[in-house]
Amino acid sequence: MTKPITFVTGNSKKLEEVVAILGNTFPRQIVAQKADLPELQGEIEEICTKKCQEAFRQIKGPVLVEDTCLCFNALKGLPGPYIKWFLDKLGPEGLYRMLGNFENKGAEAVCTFAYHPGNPDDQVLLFQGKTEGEIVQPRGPRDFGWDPCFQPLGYKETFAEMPKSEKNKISHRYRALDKVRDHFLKEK
Ligand SMILES: O=c1[nH]c(=O)c2ncn([C@@H]3O[C@H](COP(=O)(O)OP(=O)(O)OP(=O)(O)O)[C@@H](O)[C@H]3O)c2[nH]1
Ligand SMILES: [Mg+2]
Repeated sequence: MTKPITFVTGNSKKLEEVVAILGNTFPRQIVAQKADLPELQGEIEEICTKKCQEAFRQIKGPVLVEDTCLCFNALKGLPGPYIKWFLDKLGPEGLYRMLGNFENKGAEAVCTFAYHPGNPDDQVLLFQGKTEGEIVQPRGPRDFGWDPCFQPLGYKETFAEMPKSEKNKISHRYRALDKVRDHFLKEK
């Protein structure tokens, strides 16, 4: 029988969205495991691959991990994978203020899933989704990260102001999961 896939994350909001987005459209069983995996510095693909290999070392079976970046155009992609630490220290207001001296408030939310099929010789597969937007003065509920200061292109609401169902139709995470889903549907 096909083994379930363990989604390893320390972030319950991510897990909530993954469950909401995949609904019952996913051909494999996914179980969640809470763990704060180490993230080495580097480019996003490298960070995700290492994070996934570490998850495989711990779980010893098929694993899925995810890493989310928020990239400011004016800062040539930074904070990128380091957004968690910028957000922790500065909050959404501080992220907005960081761009105070720049006219270009453009940003990209990038979500990368990494999957290890669970055998020692297997390679890690990556699936990436991006949503373009703008960094704005924070508006909306504060229950998830930088959502209050990210306004997707073509919308008048920030991610935080939108109903969850709306965010989950256009988000970086939705677009990445669409590719993950496609991969597993083809595998069936
Ligand atoms: O407003 C948001 N909307 C989102 O859609 C979203 N996705 C992630 N994040 C935040 O961005 C950082 C990524 O860091 P990150 O990928 O390492 O996540 P994490 O450490 O929380 O969990 P994990 O690495 O255990 O899976 C963390 O601060 C997350 O809270 C988001 N904030
Ligand atoms: Mg993390």
